[in-house]
This record gives sequence, structure tokens and C-alpha cells, in this order.
Amino acid sequence: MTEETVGGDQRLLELRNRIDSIDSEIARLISERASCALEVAEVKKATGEDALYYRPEREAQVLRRAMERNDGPLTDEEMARLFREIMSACLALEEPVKVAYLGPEGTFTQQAALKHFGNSAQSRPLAAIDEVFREVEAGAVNYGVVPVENSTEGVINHTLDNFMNSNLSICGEVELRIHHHLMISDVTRPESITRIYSHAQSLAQCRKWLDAHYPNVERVAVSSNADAARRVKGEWNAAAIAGDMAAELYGLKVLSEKIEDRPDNSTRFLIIGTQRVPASGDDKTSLMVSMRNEPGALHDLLEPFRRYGIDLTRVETRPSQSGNWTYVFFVDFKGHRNTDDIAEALKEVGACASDLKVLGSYPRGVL
Ligand SMILES: O=C(O)C(=O)C[C@]1(C(=O)O)C=C[C@@H](O)C=C1
Repeated sequence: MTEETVGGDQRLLELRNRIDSIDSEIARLISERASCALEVAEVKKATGEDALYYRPEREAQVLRRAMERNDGPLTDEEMARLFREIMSACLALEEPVKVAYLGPEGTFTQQAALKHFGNSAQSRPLAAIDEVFREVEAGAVNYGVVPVENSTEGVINHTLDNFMNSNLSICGEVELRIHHHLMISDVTRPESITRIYSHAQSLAQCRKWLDAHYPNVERVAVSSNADAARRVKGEWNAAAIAGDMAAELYGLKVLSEKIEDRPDNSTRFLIIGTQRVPASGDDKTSLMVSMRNEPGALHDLLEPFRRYGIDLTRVETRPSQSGNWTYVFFVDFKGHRNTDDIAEALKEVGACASDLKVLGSYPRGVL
């Protein structure tokens, strides 16, 4: 053994001792924080039957603060992710939160639910977006997670349409970078692939890559990426396009990584529930508006937002379910409904709309 290695071993030992004592301190502080959360739960319980344990605005503030005070060497996102898990565990101590998401297991929506609520939430996959709405409405779960728009492929109509027949509110949003991989099972022969399964949205998000690499292979749209991965399990001539979670869950091998056409491909998900969320300091509001079917209606809807300097982030149009050629507008903007300017603008829009519903004001996605 050289003198250098002995010196190196000694240094390693010292550093590990230091890490051990830092870990003890972290553990003590986490326990102290958890005890505090238990006391918070007592305070909330005293407010009665409908005590709200999960507080989206407070969680957003805690995560933003974790990022703001971070000086490295961990990235702001890593630091916030650690606090996300600590808070998730603290909330589970207060009252375990039940979350339904568009399944099956292994979908990007599950990943979004985990990213938003952390690993200590009790999550349940459901087969369709309508079912997620129904289970939250029935009170079987506290919150639901559904996809609403993709940066490459646009809006998920099914989610917007569900709001037309629902009293649920939006309590949060979460954005996920979507990376698609081409994956196969251990019985697949890569040179014999004749069929590629995926969800229609994912096939569309990888269209150019597929045209270039598998121009003559049949593309089969199935109900989810996870379903695609499951089907490939026993097929020697098929591949699936799905994400990391599905590959891991079904034990598939990734043949080509990150095959999405746009490197910034991301999907936005909504957290739906029954609670009205107070302002967090950096919020968004979503509206659903029906206008009378007459000239200038869209102008009347948008004009107050311009006058009050409100930053619109999205306007979508959907056919209304009440009559042919009438439309419902879904409008998102920055700010909280409790702010004076926004409350005034909403009053004006409400005066010229045939129907206006604030779907919710909620913290802008942090992570
Ligand atoms: O501040 C609260 O209301 C808490 O319950 C504490 C806490 C936390 O761990 O920081 C936990 C759950 C809530 O969703 C928000 C924050």
C-alpha cells in the first residue's frame, strides 16, 4: 500500500464521519419538523369536520423558498425535490392524502402525481379521465391528476370537456418534461419489428423520428403508453413508445432514447379537487366562459384583460354541449382571483358572458 492510498483512506474516513454527524443533525431536524406538522394537524382538526390538511399555496411557498435560498452545489430543482418529499411525509403524518390519476401504472400522469404530491401520497390509477373526475366528485379520493395540454400536440379535449359537467375546481398544476423511448422486451428481435404501440399523442410527438427510422412499420394507437409497454412484453416483432416508468414497470429494454421530435416536449397536468386555494404570491387562474353567439363576442371577452394588463397564458375553444355551433372558451391567465384588478376584469367579463365559471386560482407549477 502506498503512502498516498493510506492518506486517501484516512481522508475518506474523516469525510464519512462528517457525513454521519451531518446526517444525525438532518434526522433530528426532520423529526422536529414532523412534530411541528403534527401540531399543525391539531390546529386544523379544531376547525371541524372539513379541516383541510393539504394546502397547495403553502406547499408552493415552501418549495419556492427552498429554491431561492439554495446556493448550491445541488441544483435548485434537486433541493426543492428533497423538500417535496419531506413535506409529503409530513402531510401523510397529518392525514394521508388520497389521489387518483389517469392510469394505468407507469403513465406520465402517475409521474406527474408523484412529482406534485411526493411519494407518501396514496395514489390510485383509474382507466379514464371521466373516472378521475367522478371519483373526486364522489369523495372517494381527495384530488385527481389529469393531463390538459402538451407543448407539441396541444390540448387534451377530454379534460376540458369534463369541466362542462362538473363542479370541481383546479387546485394546482404540474408540468413534466416528456421523454419518449423506443422499448422492446427480451423476446423481441430488433431487426424484425413490424409494429409499434403507443398512445396516439405519443405517436404524434415522435412522428418525424418514426418517419425517419421506421417508415414502413405499422403504428398502433392504444389507450396509454403503459398499455403499449404491457403488450410488448410477449411479442417478438413489436416495440412500444413509452417513458422511463413504463420501461421499469414492465422490465423492457430501451432501444432508442429520447425520440420525441421536440427536445422541449412537455405536458401540463391539472390537480382537481373541491377546495378554493388562497393566493400563494405567484398564481394562475382558469376560467370557462360561454359568450352569446354574436359579432364581437370574443373581443368583448378579451378586451377587459388587455385593459387591466392581465397576462393571458392560454385561450382554447371547445364546442359547447348545449347547441350546435356555440362555443365555450377556456381562458388561463397569471394572477389570483382575489386580486382587485382581476376581480374587476372578471366582473366585466361576467356582465357580457352568458355564463362564466372560475375553475380555480392556484399556484403556478414550481418544480
Ligand atoms: O403548513 C401547513 O399547513 C402544514 O400542514 C405543513 C405542511 C409542511 O409540511 O410544510 C404540510 C402539508 C401542507 O400541505 C402544507 C405544509
